[in-house]
Amino acid sequence: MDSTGQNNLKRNKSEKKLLRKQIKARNTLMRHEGIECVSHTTQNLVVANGGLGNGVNRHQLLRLVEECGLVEALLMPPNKPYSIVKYGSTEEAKKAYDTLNGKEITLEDSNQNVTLYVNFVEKVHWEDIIPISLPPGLMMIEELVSPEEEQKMLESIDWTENEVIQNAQKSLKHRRVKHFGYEFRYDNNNVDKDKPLPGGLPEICSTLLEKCLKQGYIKHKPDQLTINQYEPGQGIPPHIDTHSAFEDEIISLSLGAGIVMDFKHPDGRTVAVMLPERSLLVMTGESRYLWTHGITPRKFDIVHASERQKVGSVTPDVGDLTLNRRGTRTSFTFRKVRRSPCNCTYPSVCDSQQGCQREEAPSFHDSETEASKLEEEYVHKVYEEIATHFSSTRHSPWPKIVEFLRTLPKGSIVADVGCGNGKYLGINKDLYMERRLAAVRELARLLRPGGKALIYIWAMEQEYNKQKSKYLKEKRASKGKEEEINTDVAWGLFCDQMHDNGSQDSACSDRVLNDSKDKGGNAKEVIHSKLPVHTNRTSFHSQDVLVPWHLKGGTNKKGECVKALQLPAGSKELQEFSRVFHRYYHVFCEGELEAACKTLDCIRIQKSYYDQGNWCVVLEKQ
Ligand SMILES: O=C(O)CCC(=O)C(=O)O
Ligand SMILES: [Fe+2]
Ligand SMILES: [Zn+2]
Repeated sequence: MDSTGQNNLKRNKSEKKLLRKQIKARNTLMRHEGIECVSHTTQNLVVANGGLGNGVNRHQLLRLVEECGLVEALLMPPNKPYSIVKYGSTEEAKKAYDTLNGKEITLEDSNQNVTLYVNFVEKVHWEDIIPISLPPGLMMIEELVSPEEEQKMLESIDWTENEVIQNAQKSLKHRRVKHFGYEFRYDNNNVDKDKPLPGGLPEICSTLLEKCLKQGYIKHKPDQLTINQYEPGQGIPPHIDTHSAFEDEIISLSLGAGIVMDFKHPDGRTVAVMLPERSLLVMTGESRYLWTHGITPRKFDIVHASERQKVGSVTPDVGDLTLNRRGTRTSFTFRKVRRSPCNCTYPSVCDSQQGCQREEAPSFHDSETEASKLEEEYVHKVYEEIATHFSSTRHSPWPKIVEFLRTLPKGSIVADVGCGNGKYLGINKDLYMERRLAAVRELARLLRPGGKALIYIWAMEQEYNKQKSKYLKEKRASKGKEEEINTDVAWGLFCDQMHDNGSQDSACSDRVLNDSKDKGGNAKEVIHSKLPVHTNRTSFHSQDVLVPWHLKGGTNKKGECVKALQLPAGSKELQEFSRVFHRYYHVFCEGELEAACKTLDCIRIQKSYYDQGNWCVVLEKQ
C-alpha cells in the first residue's frame, strides 16, 4: 500500500474510534442523566468531558464554544462531567459540533488532557436541578468587617505560642487550630466546662461581637472561640457541633479568603454555601442542630461566576458556575458553652437526648440501616462479583509491608484482615467513624499485649511531599497499553480505570446500570446519586467515593475461569464479562487514621507514615 493509502487507513481508524467514543458518551448521558442526544442538527450541544465535574473551568469552555458562534447559554451543572451549550442558530451549533467533537484540550487548572465528545440535544430538562435555598436557620452577613479590621485580626493570631497544643493536635494536621475561652477537645468533641482557659476571648473580637449582638445576629454573648486555618487543599470533615457542648447560635467569620462549606441534611439533601471573605455565617435552629457542616479538602471550589451571585448556596444557576482557586482561609468560630442538657427538637442527632431515646428505639437506626445497605451494595456484592479478577491483579508485595512482617518474632500468629467497610454521608460527627472505629477496635481486641497491627488505608492525598503516588503515576507509565483509558480519564461518570494494577479499557456496561435499577431499587440509586464516582488515576475530590472496577473475566456457566480477552469482540459474552462495578471507599485525610486509633486507650501508635498513596500506622497493644 502506498503512503496515501496508509494515511487514509489511519484516518479511517481514528474516525471510527471517535465515532465509537461519541456514541459511548451519548449512551452514558442517556442512561445516567436521562439526556437524549439526537442525530439531526439543533441549537443545543452537550459536551461530554467538558464539565466542572472533570476539571474544566467555565472560562476555558466558554472561550472554546464562543469561537464557534454566539452562545446564548452555557450550562455547567456542579460535579457533572458534561456541559450544555445553546447557540443562537443551528449553523453555529453545527460549526461547534464539527470543531469540538474529538478535540483534545489541556485543562487549565491541572494540565491534564481530556477529549471532548459532542452531541446534539433537542431540549434539556432541568427539573432535577431545582433552586436550593439555604438550610433553615442559616444566615450569611456580608462584609461584616472591613479589610483593615480583617488584616488586624489576622495579624493578631500568634500561631507560634501554642506549640504544646499543636503537638497534641498532630492528628488535626490538616488545618491549624487555636482555642480561646475553653479548649475544644477533639477526642470527645466537647469542652472541659470547668476549665476555662486564662485570658478569655481576645480583646480584638469585642467590637465585632458587640456589633453582632446589637444587630440581632446573636442573642447571647459567646464565651468560646476556635480559630481554624485552612490552606488550599485542607478541610474539616462533615459534623454537627456537639449539642451538649454549645448553645444554639454558632457564628463563623471568614478571613483571608472565601470558601465553600457543604451542608447536609440526614435525608441526603446537600447545599453548598459560599462563604465570602469577611462574611459572617450564622447557624441557628435546624442548620445548627440537624444539618452537618464541613469543608471538603480540595484546591478549587465551584462558585458562581457573576458578581451578583457570589454569596449563598451555590447550586441553583448552572448557567453561571466556574472554578475558584482557594486561598488560605482563617475562620473565627464563636460559640457559647452550654450549661444544661440540650433539649432541642432533633433527638436523633442530640447527644443530650440519646439516653432516653435508646430505650424507645435504637438510636441512629436509619443511619445504621443505610450504612449497612451501602456496605452490602457497594462492598459485599461488588467483591462477590469481582473477587477472581481483583485477586489476579494483586501480586507484588509492598516493601514496607514485607519489612513489617520480617521484623515480627518467629512463631508470631498473623491475621491479615481486609477492613473494607461502610459508612454513610452526613451523619453525626460522633457516629460517622462508627464502623471504621469498630474495625480498629476489633483489631485491637485480636492482639495480645505487646502484639502489633499494621494498618494501611487509602489516602485522600495522592500527592505527598511533592511526589505523585504510584496510583496517579501509573497512568503515564502505561501509555500505549492503556491508551484507551487515557482518552477517557476525565469521563468521571462511568468510564474509569481501577485502583492499583488495572489494565482495562473503559467499556461501559449497560448491565450494571440495569442492575442498579432492577435489584437495588431506590435505596441504591439514591446512594449512587449522592456519592461521587471517582475517576481512576486522578486525585480524590471527596473523601467518600465510588471507585469503579472494570471487571474483565469471570466464571462461565460451567464454573470455569474466563478472561475477557479470550472472548470474541462485540460478543454477548464479552459484554457480560466487561462489567463495571462501583466500590464504596472512604479515603483518609492526613491524621485521620491516627485520630481514630487514638480514641482507643489500649493501643499505642508506634509508627505512622505515608506509603504508596496510603496512610499507615503500626499499633501496639498496651
Ligand atoms: O471553619 C469554619 O468556619 C467552621 C469550623 C467548624 O465547623 C468547627 O470548628 O466546628
Ligand atoms: Fe463546626
Ligand atoms: Zn440537641
